[in-house]
Amino acid sequence: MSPNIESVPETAAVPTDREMVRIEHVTKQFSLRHDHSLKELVFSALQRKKLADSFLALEDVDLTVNAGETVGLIGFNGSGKSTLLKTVSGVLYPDRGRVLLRGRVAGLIEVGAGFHPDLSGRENVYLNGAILGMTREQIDAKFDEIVAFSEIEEFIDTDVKYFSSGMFLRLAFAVAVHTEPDIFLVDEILSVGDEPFQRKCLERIRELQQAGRTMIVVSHELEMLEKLCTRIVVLRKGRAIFDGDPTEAVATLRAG
Ligand SMILES: Nc1ncnc2c1ncn2[C@@H]1O[C@H](COP(=O)(O)OP(=O)(O)OP(=O)(O)O)[C@@H](O)[C@H]1O
Repeated sequence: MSPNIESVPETAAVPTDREMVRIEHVTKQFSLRHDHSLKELVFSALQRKKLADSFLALEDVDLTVNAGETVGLIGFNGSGKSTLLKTVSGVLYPDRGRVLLRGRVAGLIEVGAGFHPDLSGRENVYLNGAILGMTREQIDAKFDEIVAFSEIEEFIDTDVKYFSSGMFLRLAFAVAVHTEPDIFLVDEILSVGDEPFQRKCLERIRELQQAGRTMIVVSHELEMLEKLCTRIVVLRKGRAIFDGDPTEAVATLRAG
């Protein structure tokens, strides 16, 4: 069950007319590497059909996110949500089109990305903070706050390879929210943490929202997103098929 949250505030702290993210005609294709069975090869040869060796994960996606907006990305499994978020974060480059950003992007794209298993929680806070653009002094100043937010004080000097997935998420989320990015990207924060931590993450997201931060959030928790977001984009098979009112977006997805 998803924790209850209030609906998005009527007025955001920052006017929403300044573009922070512009995704222009983004297309992303992946190569498929598979070992075809002899049967598949024989059939494809007999039918003179070539077996697919690439997959279009995103197709001509156009999307703008303004300052102070919280934009949700929803869609069924494999519709391209994480791929789109990764093109915004710079983890993936589009094959066609481009992504323009104003300011620094950070967030939780893949839990644990940028964490090293053989380093302790403490060392990983410094490593991850540096990857997200913080100086050592900035991390020093925020360190206690980050650890307190994560609530894993006892384990902070343990190697993260011994962390449970929830502990990993806690520390990763704590570092990410304390880097104060201009554009905050969040992919499925609610899938790993327990309910009290989910509630805490949502509270933090609402604080960032009220401070006028810009966010893109991916989740399958449709009711939570409907309340949290100012706008929702629906992806279907790599295409943006709806962009607008959250309630209508959820209805569009549910209608199939
Ligand atoms: N590195 C990769 N190599 C090959 N295919 C990939 C790669 N990353 C993603 N894909 C494929 O691209 C498609 C879109 O994946 P993506 O993770 O963006 O979907 P999603 O909407 O986030 O799905 P989910 O709801 O399951 O998390 C999927 O079919 C996936 O298998």
